[in-house]
Amino acid sequence: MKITRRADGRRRRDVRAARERFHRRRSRALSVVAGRMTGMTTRGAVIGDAAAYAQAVEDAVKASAAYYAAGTSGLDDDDYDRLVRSIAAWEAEHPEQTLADSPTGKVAGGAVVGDVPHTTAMLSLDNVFSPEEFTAWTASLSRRIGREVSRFSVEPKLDGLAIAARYRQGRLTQLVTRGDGTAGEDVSHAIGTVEGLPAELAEPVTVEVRGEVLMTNAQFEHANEVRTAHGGAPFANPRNAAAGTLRARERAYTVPMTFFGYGLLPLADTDPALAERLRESAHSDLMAEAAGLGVNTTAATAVPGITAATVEEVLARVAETAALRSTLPFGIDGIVVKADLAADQAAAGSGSRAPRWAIAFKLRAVEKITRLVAVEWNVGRTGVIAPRAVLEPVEIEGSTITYATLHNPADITRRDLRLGDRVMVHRAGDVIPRVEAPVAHLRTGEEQPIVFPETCPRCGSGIDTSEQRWRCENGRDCHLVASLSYAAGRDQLDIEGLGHTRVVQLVDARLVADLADLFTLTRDQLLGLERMGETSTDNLLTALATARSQPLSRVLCALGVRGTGRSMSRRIARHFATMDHLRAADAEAIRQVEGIGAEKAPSIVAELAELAPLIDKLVAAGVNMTEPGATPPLPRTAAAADGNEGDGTEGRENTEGRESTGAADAAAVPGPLAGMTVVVTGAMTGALEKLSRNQMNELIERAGGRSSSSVSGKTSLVVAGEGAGSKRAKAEALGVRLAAPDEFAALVADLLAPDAGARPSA
Ligand SMILES: NC(=O)c1ccc[n+]([C@@H]2O[C@H](COP(=O)([O-])OP(=O)(O)OC[C@H]3O[C@@H](n4cnc5c(N)ncnc54)[C@H](O)[C@@H]3O)[C@@H](O)[C@H]2O)c1
Ligand SMILES: [Zn+2]
Repeated sequence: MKITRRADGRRRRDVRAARERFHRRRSRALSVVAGRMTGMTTRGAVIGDAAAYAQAVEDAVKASAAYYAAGTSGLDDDDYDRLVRSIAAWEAEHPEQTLADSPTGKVAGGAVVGDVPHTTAMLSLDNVFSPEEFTAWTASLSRRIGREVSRFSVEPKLDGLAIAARYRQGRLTQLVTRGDGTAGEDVSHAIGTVEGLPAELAEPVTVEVRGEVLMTNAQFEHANEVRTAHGGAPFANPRNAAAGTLRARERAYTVPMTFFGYGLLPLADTDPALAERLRESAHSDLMAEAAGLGVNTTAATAVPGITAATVEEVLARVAETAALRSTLPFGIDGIVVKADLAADQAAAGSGSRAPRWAIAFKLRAVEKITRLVAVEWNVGRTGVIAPRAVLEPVEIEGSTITYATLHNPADITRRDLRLGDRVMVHRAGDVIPRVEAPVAHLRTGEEQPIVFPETCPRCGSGIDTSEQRWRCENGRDCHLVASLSYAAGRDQLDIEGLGHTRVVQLVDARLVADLADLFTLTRDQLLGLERMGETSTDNLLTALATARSQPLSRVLCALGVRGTGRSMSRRIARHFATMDHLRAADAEAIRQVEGIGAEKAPSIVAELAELAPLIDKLVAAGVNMTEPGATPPLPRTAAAADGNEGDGTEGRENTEGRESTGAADAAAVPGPLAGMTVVVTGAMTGALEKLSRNQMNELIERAGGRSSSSVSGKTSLVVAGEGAGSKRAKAEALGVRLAAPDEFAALVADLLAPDAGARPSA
């Protein structure tokens, strides 16, 4: 019945599998903590029996203790709040079974103690989550005090931890945490590290200033930098960082924090007249007085405390504050609304956990704990190689988050992130979600290091790591290098001597800016390059000349039209026979090609339109744009009259069963393999020895057959070379005809003549 999700100890290479596991785990957890965020309302949850209740209490106390101590709970606030609501719901139904250590009704859930007594109880706040709940709260407050509340004060709810700062004769003498509300812990060692809490007030008064200690975003970044530089684990978020830092006694370093005051009250030895004035002052007046004494308050922020006369005004301010939240340099998790007048506060009184005259209007959580599943490295337009976290999906502020920014490799190192880590993810407003830090104590030992790329993931060149943001050494040309290298590859234009290094050289020398530029390279230009002698230059020029007459299918493939790989490029080329016919085709015409569905067709049309200038340039450079042996399709009406099932999709989408190819295709390639589906497996020998699998497939198609990679009942022939395994076995089992490489070579001998592939055979 544990709420804590445990790592299942497996490496998560497969994002989808991880997500599925997550959903299973998630639903298990929610069977106990069934509360759900709907709009801004956290509903209660259902605990089934006394054992589940006891477990829930134990989990909550444990989480609370971790949260307030080191600031490292395994639960995020949403999960914790749901848990406590489920506990409260059970207790309402079974008051006689309420356990003594239940967190309900207690400051800090009863998980914190202290030995420095507070003069006035230092309480928590009750919550509302919606305008309706807020309106209901004001109504009950009015009923309680017997009159309407004439003035509210409205302030941001700062997301740090409460502290009492005691000043005697104007000097800061003691800092005390909230503790259990009646007594706190002395943290005076932190005096001097908290900005906004002056060592001396403007007047020599004896007072207690209460407020929130937090880290601004900048302070948090700084603290984590310093901390990791000292070998410590980074804090998960600013709140944790403030909590951990405030309580740490002996550290080799100090990191600054910030204080915002929201209370001013007398101490036991305060001058009686001042004490009485403070007790009788409105909250808003006390805040002005605190600011006058030199204490930092929200007055100096973009969301200063204000007073409001009506519920509507309060709600307007709540909305305003919520809208500004993501732009603030510090975290807030809600808006605190207080009855401003001392008389109203006194009449309302306080409960054991919270005052009745104040309420926290909670905003939706912007931080959730989830799992880091993988890290992707994406090369941007400028060649910057940026890591991106792939997360188990998590809902924050109503959006499902699956990716988050990781900034740069140094940042990953600094945060000591590992694959499989539970991480705190932050997303406020429209800001790109970011991974804060791993929740280190939730580690199982199964986490894996994040592997940094050694070469550019797009083009394979070196990486410039001299700056925090890594960059492909090719910078903006990265994309060009990758696409040219691909185009020159064996299965595309097969340009011998134009390897990756050579491409980089050409791009660096600004000799080529696109694929077509390759074909206009001159001998002098090439000779001018380093390590390019006469022989290599001539060889490259020859290879380029040969490449010019590659079949259309390979040109198409070299262009890298999205959604069309090698075999699809061949099918398209075979179907349209010429680039002109292909370019004249609309989506409907392209759908006639086997394997191209309704989705792909328009995108191919669009891609071709985009590539038009490059294609024109290639044509101008003399690059072949026809497919040897293929004839263009008949006009569509004629094909239909032929009784061709041109509109049926079944045969087309299924690469195995081509019962109804276009009439043009069938007529175009009579060949020795006409109508046959051929699978090649094992190592080719003899005349076929030098052919790659792709070239074998091309050969099959030139011979009128269709190539396939898997054996089925529809396979007509399996060419089985040395080392053929399961495919041969399957062919034998299905009674499919088998041929050795030599037999097959004899079958297609006419097409094996040197250069047969590069020249139209008709
Ligand atoms: N993740 C966990 O495991 C875990 C465990 C325990 C508690 N929590 C979280 O802590 C919260 C409860 O903590 P809490 O008891 O400190 O209460 P709280 O943070 O919800 O509200 C009370 C506190 O608000 C702060 N505050 C900020 N601005 C204020 C202002 N203008 N006026 C008055 N007070 C202001 C004060 O510190 C005050 O003590 C819940 O949101 C809960 O989710 C989380
Ligand atoms: Zn690159």
